[in-house]
Amino acid sequence: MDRITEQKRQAGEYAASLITDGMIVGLGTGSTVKFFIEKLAERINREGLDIVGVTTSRQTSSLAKGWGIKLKSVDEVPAIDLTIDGADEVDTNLDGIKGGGAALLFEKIVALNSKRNIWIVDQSKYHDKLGQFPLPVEVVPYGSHQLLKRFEAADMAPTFRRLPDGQRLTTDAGNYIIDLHLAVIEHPQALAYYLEQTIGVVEHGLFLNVADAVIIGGEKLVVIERENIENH
Ligand SMILES: O=C(CO)[C@H](O)[C@H](O)COP(=O)(O)O
Repeated sequence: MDRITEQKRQAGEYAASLITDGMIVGLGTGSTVKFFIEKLAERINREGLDIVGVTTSRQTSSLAKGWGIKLKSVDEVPAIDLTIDGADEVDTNLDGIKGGGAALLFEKIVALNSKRNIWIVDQSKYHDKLGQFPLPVEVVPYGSHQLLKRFEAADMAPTFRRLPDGQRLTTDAGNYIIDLHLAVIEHPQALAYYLEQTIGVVEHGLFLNVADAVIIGGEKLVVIERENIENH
């Protein structure tokens, strides 16, 4: 296992130790979450925990079902106690970019219906400012080429997310993803507002003020709580 994968494993497995009997748990998407789900399934079987999972993608649904985890949709539960999800980039304010796995829309819906959100990441994703990771924007297919041109005119270096065969990727909700190659995002709130006002944009991958804590894998596991960071 390479260093990054090992850090993902550490963060994911530690997150599984935070789940307690009776919880309704949001299950994020991605390779780090896979470690979390595997460890959680192990605990459910060994300790007989009564856990209901709420998934954020078809990929996670099939993974969790494969491990025998009980699932409900976000509309079938009163609220989600805790969501564990990955992230593509996290800054020192615990704001983040998500959507590298194209699940940003359902991830945001699950996150906003969760009492608490914890992200699990490897060290390479923790930066002073966001933007190194291209910002995913989920868009309605109709008019998406016009939207791409609009982002081009705004110097956002947009590209359609494509599958290896060159076809445009379609999300679980049937939309396209446009990735914005911004290099650095100086004003995340303003950018989020601009995207939210843009017709045709369904959702964007800026998750601001969402994570309550971030677990960073590494030789020494680091847990950063939002309530402990300055200017919170
Ligand atoms: O936002 C996501 C999916 O839409 C993932 O959480 C993010 O891409 C991190 O993935 P990984 O754990 O595989 O690095």
